Amino acid sequence: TGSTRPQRILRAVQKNATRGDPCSVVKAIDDYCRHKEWAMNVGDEKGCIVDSVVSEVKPTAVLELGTYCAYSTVRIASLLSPNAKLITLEFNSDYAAIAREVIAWAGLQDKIQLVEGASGEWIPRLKEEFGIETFDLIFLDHWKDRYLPDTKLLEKCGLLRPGTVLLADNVICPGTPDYLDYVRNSQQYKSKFFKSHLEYTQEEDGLEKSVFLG
Ligand SMILES: O=C(NC/C=C/[C@H]1O[C@@H](Sc2ccncc2)[C@H](O)[C@@H]1O)c1cc([N+](=O)[O-])cc(O)c1O
Ligand SMILES: [Mg+2]
Repeated sequence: TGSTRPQRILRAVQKNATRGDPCSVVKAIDDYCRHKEWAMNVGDEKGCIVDSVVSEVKPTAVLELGTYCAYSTVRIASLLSPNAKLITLEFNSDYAAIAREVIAWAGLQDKIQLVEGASGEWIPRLKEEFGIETFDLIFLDHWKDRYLPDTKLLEKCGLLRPGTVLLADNVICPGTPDYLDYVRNSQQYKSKFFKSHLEYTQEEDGLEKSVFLG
């Protein structure tokens, strides 16, 4: 029984990144996934767009849907202000275990709350369990057919406020057509597409930034 891809990514972080240095963790994952084996991290090109949105929004409450190996979790959390918090939901316990190790290596445990479970089950519990009022920024990068139902669930649970930014990965590849149609045609959102490429490839992809108008 060999290692899994997430285990190999964690090993690359432990080998090449400096403990407590989030940027070196991000770089170690990008180097490994570009040169050794592809993995579904948002990656460096789209990651720069994520960085610019985080810097513009200056969020104090962030929700990430889909942790995987915590690449975007660490990238986003490294840009947050001292009192800001990021909650990340992960369904797969093997991925969650690796993600916790990557987050620890980056020294960001105090900013990040990793919740093991499905978004559909946990979104209705976030206010009560974590004292969340509304989120300032939501990063969607989990199962592509969950983007739309989870967005509607976030609305229903009162977790969005006028100005909340939803940033969605992979709106071109693999694609999230129903979500894109919704945020681009709903009067409740102001949506903007950021053209980019699928991580570590030349394939077309992009991020959709949608501001909830209330
Ligand atoms: O499929 C993709 N992402 C799905 C990601 C899913 C992640 O989120 C949870 S699912 C979940 C469910 C419910 N709640 C929380 C997490 C999975 O356990 C995984 O950690 C993907 C695929 C490609 N690609 O090129 O094929 C590129 C990408 O950037 C991608 O993000
Ligand atoms: Mg993705």
